[in-house]
Amino acid sequence: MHAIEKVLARASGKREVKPGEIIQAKIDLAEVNDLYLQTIKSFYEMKGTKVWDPDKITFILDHYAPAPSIQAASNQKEMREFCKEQGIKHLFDVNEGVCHQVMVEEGLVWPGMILVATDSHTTTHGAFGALGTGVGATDLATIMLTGELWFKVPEVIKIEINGKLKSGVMAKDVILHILSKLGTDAAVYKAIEYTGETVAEMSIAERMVICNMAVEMGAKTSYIQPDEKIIAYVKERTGKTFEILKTDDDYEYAASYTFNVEDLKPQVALPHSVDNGVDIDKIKEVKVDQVFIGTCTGGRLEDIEVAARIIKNNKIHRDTRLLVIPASKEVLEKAIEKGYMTTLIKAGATFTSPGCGPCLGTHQGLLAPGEVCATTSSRNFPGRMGSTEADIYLVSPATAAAIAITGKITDPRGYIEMSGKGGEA
Ligand SMILES: CC(C)[C@H](C(=O)O)[C@@H](O)C(=O)O
Ligand code: SF4
Repeated sequence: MHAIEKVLARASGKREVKPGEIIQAKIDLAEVNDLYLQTIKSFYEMKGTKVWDPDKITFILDHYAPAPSIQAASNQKEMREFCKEQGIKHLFDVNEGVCHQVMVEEGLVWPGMILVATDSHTTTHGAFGALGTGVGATDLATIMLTGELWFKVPEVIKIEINGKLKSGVMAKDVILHILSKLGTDAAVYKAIEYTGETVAEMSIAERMVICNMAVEMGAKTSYIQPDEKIIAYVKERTGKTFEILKTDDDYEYAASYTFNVEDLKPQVALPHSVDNGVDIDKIKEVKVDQVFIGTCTGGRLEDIEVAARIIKNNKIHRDTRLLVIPASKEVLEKAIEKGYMTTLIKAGATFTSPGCGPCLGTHQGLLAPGEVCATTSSRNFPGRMGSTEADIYLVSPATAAAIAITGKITDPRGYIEMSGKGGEA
């Protein structure tokens, strides 16, 4: 069996499971974000009174934080009240940060667990050997009632990544490249396992980026075999005991792909699809109105560090705005301590509190019709960050920083000597 199958087998009380089989699994953590008040409504519609286990449910107010509308404020208010009423202690209120970062920092993610959330990018937690997946409100409400959810055991695709990344090339470039080759439907209802020497060298934050964007290929979940780096990080954050499960040697993958990223150039995903990635040097001059550095794929400490190192004593181009939103309060605190925020603010960056920010197009810096944005986020569909007539280019934090200086799509190589291997998550 694959390690993911072993996780599902254990959670459903079976010795063995096979791809395609429908099982009923016990859930270790159910997570609801502030877009999903419907979860509470569905819980009551299903005649729920008391949640199955208040310690295994978490609410996080991150997508509309702080509330940009009366509706959002009211939804958040109801969520706070529900948590109080149900004895749910894990309520992460506005300013704590983006769910996929906060859960990890709070020690709520560990190898071999099953985490289900009302957010598609929950695949992020494959970086820790956890089975993370996104669902809608009624499925989540079912977990709140019973502690269980049905799964179809997914087939697993192996993506092996080899080669040392060149200076100025980051995990975001790697995943945009893979997406440009495999497309957005390469892994529909399958799991993606990342392996190979590049992955082994990647920091925790970088692994989270490639696992996060597995869902952009349709993946149900993702997986990286936990190594010492992961085990040490998790042990520091959680008192949980966990067992590292391993894939059997004779496991047969549904498909295998190998990428050599030794000579990979910085990538840019052109509007309006995440699999529109091209080498940055193929792009003719594109002027950029807004640069956004933040989110669950570009707002971690090492991302902000890279941006600060590139921007240094430069000023943001006068025709460009730079928005910086750290992925969490912890990231923000560290970025302040290390002086990165001061560097960026002195250069002219606009900074708002941790959360999803303009990634979802709801607040904190939307785009006007005809505007162009370069962003470290993960989606560039029309209307994603404001007007449907705006153009969104997906880039790495290094590329975003270089663009902020010049006001146009710019290759970050030459602006910085970086190893491509970062530090903390
Ligand atoms: C909650 C939801 C609207 C959403 C998701 O499911 O991923 C959001 O986080 C996104 O990135 O599109
Ligand atoms: S930062 Fe963006 S991609 Fe990540 S959870 Fe928030 S809205 Fe989704």
